[in-house]
Amino acid sequence: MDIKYLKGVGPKNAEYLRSLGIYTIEDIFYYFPRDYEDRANTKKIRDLKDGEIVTLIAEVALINGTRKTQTGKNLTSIVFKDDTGFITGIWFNQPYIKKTFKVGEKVLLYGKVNRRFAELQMVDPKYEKNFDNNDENSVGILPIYPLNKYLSQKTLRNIIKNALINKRELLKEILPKRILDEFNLVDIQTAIDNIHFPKNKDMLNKSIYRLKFEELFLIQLGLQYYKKSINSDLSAYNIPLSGRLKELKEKLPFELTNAQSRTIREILLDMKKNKPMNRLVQGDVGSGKTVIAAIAMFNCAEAGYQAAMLAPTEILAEQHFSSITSLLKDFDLNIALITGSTTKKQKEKILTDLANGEIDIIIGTHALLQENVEFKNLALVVTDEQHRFGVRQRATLVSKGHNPHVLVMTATPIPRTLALFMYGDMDISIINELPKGRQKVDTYFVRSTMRERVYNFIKKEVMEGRQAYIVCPLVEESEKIEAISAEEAYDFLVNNTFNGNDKIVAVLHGKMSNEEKDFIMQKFKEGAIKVLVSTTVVEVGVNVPNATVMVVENAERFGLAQLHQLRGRVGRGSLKSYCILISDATNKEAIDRLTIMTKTNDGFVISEKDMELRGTGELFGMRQHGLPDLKIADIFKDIEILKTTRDLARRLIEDNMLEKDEFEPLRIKIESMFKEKIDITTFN
Ligand SMILES: Nc1ncnc2c1ncn2[C@@H]1O[C@H](COP(=O)(O)OP(=O)(O)OP(=O)(O)O)[C@@H](O)[C@H]1O
Repeated sequence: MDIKYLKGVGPKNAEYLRSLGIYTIEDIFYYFPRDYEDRANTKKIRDLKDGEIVTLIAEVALINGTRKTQTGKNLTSIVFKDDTGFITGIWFNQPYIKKTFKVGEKVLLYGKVNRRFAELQMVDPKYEKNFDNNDENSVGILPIYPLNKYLSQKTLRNIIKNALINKRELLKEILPKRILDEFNLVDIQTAIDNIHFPKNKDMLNKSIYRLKFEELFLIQLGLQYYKKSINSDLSAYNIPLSGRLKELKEKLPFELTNAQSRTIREILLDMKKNKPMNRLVQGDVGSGKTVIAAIAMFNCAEAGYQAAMLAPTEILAEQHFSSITSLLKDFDLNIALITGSTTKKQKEKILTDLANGEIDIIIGTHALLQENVEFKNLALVVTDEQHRFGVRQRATLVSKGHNPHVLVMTATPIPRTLALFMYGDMDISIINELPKGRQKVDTYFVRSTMRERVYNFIKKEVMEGRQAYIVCPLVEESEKIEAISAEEAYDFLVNNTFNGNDKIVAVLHGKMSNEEKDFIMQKFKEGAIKVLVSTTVVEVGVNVPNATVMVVENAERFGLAQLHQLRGRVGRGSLKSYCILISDATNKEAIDRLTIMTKTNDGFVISEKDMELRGTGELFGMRQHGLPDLKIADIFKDIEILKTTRDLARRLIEDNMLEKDEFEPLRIKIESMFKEKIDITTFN
């Protein structure tokens, strides 16, 4: 029901409420306080103790003027009294305060008490004027709402109170009684009453618990409900273990790590079932995910089915194609590559061969998603670096097969809590082990005055046969003074560091044609180019184990996850490697971020920190995944509730409980929450 139908909300307030994202009366119930002030125990001035936080009801006794302190601040003081004593309110640099009070008026003060010599003071107390002893809003545990400048706390409190009294019937319980009982949850009306105007701390806590529970539960239930409606009677390709897996393992150029073997085992077992696999493989940078994709695709092809792998960039598609071809070279499989650069003629042949089943494995970019790409029997879809793909794109590829198995690989480590949350019942494998012989990448954070020394260090490594990356942010013309562009870095290297030798240094940037980029990348891989100066084109997945130095210019412009990805381009073999972050940043957040990089090489730790700094929503685009924002729960702090609700959701879905009458309100709620079903379905 539109907020304007609430008694006492005129057109102006309705507009202000809309500016806070409150459109309906239901919204207002769910507009939760960001904090509370405990004013439950008002005290007399005589009983105040130094350091305690209290609520007082007092009268304005004396309005002193404003004076300058020794440190140059404006200090305004006002004396308040009750029938037991006096206390002075002090405000810094708010001279207008003295005009807000009138001698003799009653106010409510809330703040921390200081005893200075014989005088009691409160610095910058919160206050409420026109105070009436009977005003329930003002005594007790008071809600503090997130507000903008249009509405006062008091007005909003009154509006909410009003809604709770006059429109309570709009608050309907959606959780069935048996769930309330089983988990000891308070009913919805009690919860909403107490989240806004808590009777006491205990009721507040119970209400918070109930609302967090509801929030996380609805999301988990929604995810699983839709997954089931898609997956329930899907029969998938039942792919047996190939008799040649052992031979393949023996022919690999390295021994698999335990984590790789475990992940492969999990994948092969999934593909043997007649339910489509739905697995996320998370491996830190350089942990060796490509070989896992290769083995899964091999097993699929050996059974006579087709497998496809989707890569986010052309450079990566080519790299995967060449690594996978080389890993599987002793087996008679037809492996193809399709990208934007594939010629028309080649493409025609590929399309025909795919459609009639000649091609066993195809690796490609977005070109794979085009409508005219058809498969004979696509049974496995692998996508690399999922965050680069819109969920819809992945769905497009999946739809080219008949319930194919899906394997999603990501190098962006997602903390387990978030994975639990975002992927509902997706199975997760974690490669938490790097191949043997890898050394920690030494990471330094330096100022730009060190640039020349850093470049000389690159020269030293190049002399020893190694290679280096220098990554520069993309800079606009107008930002030139602050940031060094790739071209400038290139000029400096060629002219100063390498005394005019322009053969071994190259620039790579997004504006170049694909051929140019490929040509340079190829030369770098072969080792002819020693130093690659680039914009972030190298960010994801590039594998050149001979590279030992990664320099990031204006490093403050990159997010933590991105810096970790960039650093992951070195230290990919057994050679000692270095990452040098150059930045003149002065703001604390940027310095914190760069310092974290110097302290840890662990992608999981880094992504947790990243989330602390930036918040989960922004990092993983919750909305992009079709997930609603969280209003009250916190996926880190509320991990226990998350697990409980996830298990409950699973159980209810498995037992088809949502079909029952008592669950109908819940089902309707979920259906309205997850209107865009496609975003959920693509996780299958
Ligand atoms: N078990 C292993 N032992 C030794 N080397 C390995 C092993 N597995 C993979 N490698 C090598 O490690 C390097 C990194 O592997 P790969 O390119 O698959 O990493 P990745 O997980 O895709 O990393 P990123 O996400 O950073 O691209 C490659 O050169 C690969 O040949």
